[in-house]
Amino acid sequence: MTPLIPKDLPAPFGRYSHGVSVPAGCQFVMTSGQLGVDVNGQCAEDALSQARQCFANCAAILRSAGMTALDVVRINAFVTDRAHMADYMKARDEFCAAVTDLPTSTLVIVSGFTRPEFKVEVEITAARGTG
Ligand SMILES: C=C(N)C(=O)O
Repeated sequence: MTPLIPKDLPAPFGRYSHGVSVPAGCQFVMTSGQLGVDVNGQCAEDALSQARQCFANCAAILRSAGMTALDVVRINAFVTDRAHMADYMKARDEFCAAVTDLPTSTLVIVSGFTRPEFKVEVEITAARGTG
């Protein structure tokens, strides 16, 4: 994966790339939107804990395909309030801490999710060479 950060665009607002180029022949993994719910069905109240759980769930899905955060090419995230953005970004930066070729990232404020207590949802696309 090659990050695309053209010099004639403003710098990204955070630790992400404006675009990425994925070579032909890669295996792709797409997650569904992950909520802040753990394996026991527990959901923390605060947005930071929920965001961390969303990324932990995505990481578990990637692991099941032999992938890690290093293989992530795209992150789409949704929060229910502008006030949750900083917490979400902190969790994203933790998830991507070891990543140097940063994925693309989209962050959107939405009116809600499947249960009223949910504040964050994250979906990931990952790709890695099959050779
Ligand atoms: C501004 C963004 N695209 C982000 O944080 O994902």
